[in-house]
Amino acid sequence: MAEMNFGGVIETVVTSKEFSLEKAREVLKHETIAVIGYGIQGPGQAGNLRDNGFNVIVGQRHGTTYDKAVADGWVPGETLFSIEEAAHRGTIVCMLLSDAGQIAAWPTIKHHLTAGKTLYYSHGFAINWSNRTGVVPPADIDVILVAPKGSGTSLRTMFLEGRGLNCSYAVYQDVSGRAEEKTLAFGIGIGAGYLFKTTFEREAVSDLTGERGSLMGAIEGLFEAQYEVLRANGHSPSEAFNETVEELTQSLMPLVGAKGMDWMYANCSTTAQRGALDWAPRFRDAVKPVIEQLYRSVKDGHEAQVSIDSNSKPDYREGLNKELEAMRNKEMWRAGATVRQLRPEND
Ligand SMILES: NC(=O)c1ccc[n+]([C@@H]2O[C@H](COP(=O)([O-])OP(=O)(O)OC[C@H]3O[C@@H](n4cnc5c(N)ncnc54)[C@H](O)[C@@H]3O)[C@@H](O)[C@H]2O)c1
Ligand SMILES: CC(C)(O)[C@@H](O)C(=O)O
Ligand SMILES: [Mg+2]
Ligand SMILES: [Mg+2]
Repeated sequence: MAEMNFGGVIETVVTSKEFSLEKAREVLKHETIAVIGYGIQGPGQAGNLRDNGFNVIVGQRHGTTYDKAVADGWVPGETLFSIEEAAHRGTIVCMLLSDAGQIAAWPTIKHHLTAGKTLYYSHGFAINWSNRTGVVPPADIDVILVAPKGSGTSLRTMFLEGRGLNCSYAVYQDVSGRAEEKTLAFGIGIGAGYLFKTTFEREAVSDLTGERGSLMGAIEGLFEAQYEVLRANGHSPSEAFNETVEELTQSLMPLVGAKGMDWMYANCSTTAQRGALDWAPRFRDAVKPVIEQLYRSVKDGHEAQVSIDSNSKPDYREGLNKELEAMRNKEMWRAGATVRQLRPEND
């Protein structure tokens, strides 16, 4: 574990320097890791663990994602099973079904969580909102969490590029006395860049806030607002898209990612710097009440309930796909598709 200074606050983090892959393999050498669910996180985590030399099996219901698992080299009857069979065979049972799917599958899974096994999550959702999910783990198993801070797709691609995605980790129940060691070994195994400590509650609340806020919901809302104002004032779609999205993703955000916001500002004109420095606090003050409202809605369980209700419907996938299609068909994102085509590297 390394003590690091995060903007003046000392936190403990773990990297492969403190916890090597060899040590992780040693810690988990007698375990059968059953990855239940092969949607977004499932392929990322199962693939990275397999490539890192762990003993992994996958449990997935039949359908397109089962077929994807076969295409990815998981062998039916050897390393690919039904959800129930994988939960039975696994000693570490990884709940990587959708959060609503975990509720539906819980009655099946819980019978296979016999004494000494480990229940693993990548989200605090099921446990933190157990009054809504009905998930209460048996008292004689370890319950642990490693939550990648990004898409499972990025977890896999970054691993293949020799990079690592940051993850938080937490222990909810430590029966074996080895729960933390197993958690860290798992995190290194799935290719974490570094691991920072949290609790199931803090992970659940921060994660739902982040994705509804600046990571996804707020950013789309901001893009739409600016694009609409530019278009309403006679700017062309290409101009509005470039000034709203393309320049941000292609030119400016990579600078923020590399060396921080002041570095990006410093690489723009003094005109841009002056205006952005003046307007940033106005945006902060306008948006903060919405973020506070969002945080309350997450913390009191309302957001979790909305997700459970909507994603438990039998046709939830069709509904979500329709909403994504509507987003794709907005003028702004259709303009974006043309802009992407015009990137010389896409020739
Ligand atoms: N998507 C991400 O990149 C990401 C990132 C960090 C954490 N997480 C967490 O990881 C977990 C898995 O998320 P995901 O996005 O990979 O899941 P997902 O939405 O892609 O679903 C995974 C699989 O669950 C199956 N499923 C859904 N409902 C089911 C049901 N009722 N019965 C049986 N199977 C069912 C689907 O077939 C799908 O293949 C969640 O706890 C999520 O919050 C996800
Ligand atoms: C990738 C995200 C947004 O960080 C994750 O939290 C999710 O739910 O998919
Ligand atoms: Mg999330
Ligand atoms: Mg997240």
